Amino acid sequence: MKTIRVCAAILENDAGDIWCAQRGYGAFRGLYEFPGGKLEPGETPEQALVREIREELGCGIRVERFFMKAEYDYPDFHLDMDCYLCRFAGEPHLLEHMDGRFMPLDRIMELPWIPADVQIVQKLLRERQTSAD
Ligand SMILES: Nc1nc2c([nH]c(=O)n2[C@H]2C[C@H](O)[C@@H](COP(=O)(O)OP(=O)(O)OP(=O)(O)O)O2)c(=O)[nH]1
Repeated sequence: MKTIRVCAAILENDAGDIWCAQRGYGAFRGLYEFPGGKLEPGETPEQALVREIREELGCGIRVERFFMKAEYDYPDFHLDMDCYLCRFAGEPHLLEHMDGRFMPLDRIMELPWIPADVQIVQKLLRERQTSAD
């Protein structure tokens, strides 16, 4: 099965809320995701992220740190997605998504996420719980 390399930005604000983006097209239309996309040849995940967020949200980002690799077997491909904690540098605009907003972390599980992203939301929740203990 072919592997698709993707990068994704977990965008946090000062309150610790998380940017949730609803896909506007394709097989996962209507489901929530972390903004990002496929790596182009020769790109690092960080470079791809900056390019993708500029295309999708029309603004810059600061990539703060690597968070996790999410892997998932879809029927037609294997997903290999590097996820980074990031901050917006500028105002996001919904150029491709149907919806996009900051939500408190403890409420984002209520949204319908792309299947591969559930593990990311769960790890965010676990880490936030650990740092609160
Ligand atoms: N961007 C993004 N893609 C995700 C996430 N979770 C997940 O399974 N995917 C999958 C959906 C897509 O099959 C693939 C990324 O494709 P994409 O459509 O966002 O990438 P792209 O903009 O480079 O692609 P394209 O539409 O130009 O072909 O990864 C996620 O949180 N963010």
